[in-house]
Amino acid sequence: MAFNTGYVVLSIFATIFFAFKALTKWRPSIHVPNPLHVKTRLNSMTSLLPFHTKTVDDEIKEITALADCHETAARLAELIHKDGAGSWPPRCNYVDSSWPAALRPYIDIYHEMKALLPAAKPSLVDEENRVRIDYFRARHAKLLEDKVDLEAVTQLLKAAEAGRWDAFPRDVYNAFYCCIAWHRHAYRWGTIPSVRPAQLELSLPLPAQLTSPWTSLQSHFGLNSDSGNIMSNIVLNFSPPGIYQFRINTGLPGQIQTSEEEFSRVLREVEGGSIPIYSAIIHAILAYSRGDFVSCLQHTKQIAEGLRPVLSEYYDRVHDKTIARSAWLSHVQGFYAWGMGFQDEKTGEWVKFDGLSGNQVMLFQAVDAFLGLDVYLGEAARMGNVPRLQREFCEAVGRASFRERLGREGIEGRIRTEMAEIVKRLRVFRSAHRSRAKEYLLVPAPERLPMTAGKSLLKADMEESLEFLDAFMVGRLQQTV
Ligand code: HEM
Repeated sequence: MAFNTGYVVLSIFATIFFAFKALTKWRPSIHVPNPLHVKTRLNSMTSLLPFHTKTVDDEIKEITALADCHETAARLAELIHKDGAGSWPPRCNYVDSSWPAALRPYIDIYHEMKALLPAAKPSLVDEENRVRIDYFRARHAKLLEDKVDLEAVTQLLKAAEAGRWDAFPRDVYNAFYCCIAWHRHAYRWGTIPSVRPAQLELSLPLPAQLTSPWTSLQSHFGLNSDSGNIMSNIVLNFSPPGIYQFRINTGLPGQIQTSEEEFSRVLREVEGGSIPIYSAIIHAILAYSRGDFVSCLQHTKQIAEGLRPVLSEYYDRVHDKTIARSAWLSHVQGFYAWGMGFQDEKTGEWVKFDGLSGNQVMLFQAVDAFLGLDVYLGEAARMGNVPRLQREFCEAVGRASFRERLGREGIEGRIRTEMAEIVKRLRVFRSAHRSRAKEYLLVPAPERLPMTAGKSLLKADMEESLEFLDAFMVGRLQQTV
């Protein structure tokens, strides 16, 4: 922990507080009925701000002010400042006129291609689907070749790599990342629903206008997958007032379109609404490290309480009425898969990339780390799909996890109880998710082979595949203790 002005101020507050406590009979109440309505938070630099009036901006200012006090705050502040373009969920700028001219053709081409991608009812004849995919890809490639000045795009990306964010503002950079991710997934599938001939492709050369920017963007975010991820394709796919941008199912019936949009919205709201939880994690860790267990208890309670509204986004929307089961598997999930790779020239091994999965959402990784649980994702999946600054934040939280060191009695015992409450909420989510996921995955999709976006092609039969998928979910449920 760095020693600095912020920390000195905190220490002075702490000393005054404990001196007051020692000189008087007064003890802070730890029977707080609802920590989200605590009027003042003890021992925090902005403790005079009522918690319930805090805006995301207040939270971010507070996290930034704590950056010198603990590496968890430093990592989160860096994540928000850089990848978030100063906010969370990250800011994205979709105003065409503020995009540098060299990038605008990508938006124009999206508008030209978007209606060609989806099919209301996919053909079950492989040859017909092959023709459709080839036509889409040929037209897409031609437009990219004709309209994109790759040299100018490269110069802009180089400016960003050199830190010249005046030439390529971060909020535009984020929007561009999402735009390229859309183009790549559209090109990868050529038609949505994803169909067998595309699923059976092991690798696919993509046009240079989609590979060269992607390499640069992925390197910037510290990722190595050919596929997009939850940030690139979903969380960033909204303009600041929450307007959904790049669509998969343009022109298809309303229910398909709203199912697609609502699915994205759940993931965006879960991640976007998690700042108070991240902030409480940092405060709990800070309080524990300075031995202030009363404050640590309050902040741990806030994590448990904070999970309720955030997870409600999932409970309230991931059901047939909002995200139609008849639409999701074929029209939504297929687009987010990747399931291809390349042969490594050195080792001769086949490297394959899966696509998007809710397992990439940072909230779950951060809370698991706070509880001291093992990391869910394997190394390759993390390096491919979880941006570096998110990995670093969660790793810092994991290093600071103090659950194992807590005593069993007194306030420490009560912190343990609050942690058990967090575990309980995660377990409820995980078992609900297990049964809801099955309902979505069991819908027939005769145009394709069994596949999830997050785990690519599965066993030939969906029942068998479900057993394989269920093993991940049951395993995680059992580890959540
Ligand atoms: C209906 C849509 C969904 C289906 C069918 C589904 C399916 C699955 C499956 C099969 C797994 C286990 C394999 C893997 O790790 O990829 C999984 C994991 C996971 N999913 Fe989903 N998912 C859906 C939506 C979501 C949403 C909206 C969220 C978050 C808000 C989410 C969060 C997670 C998490 C955190 C994991 C990792 C395991 C765990 O922590 O329990 N999923 N999902």
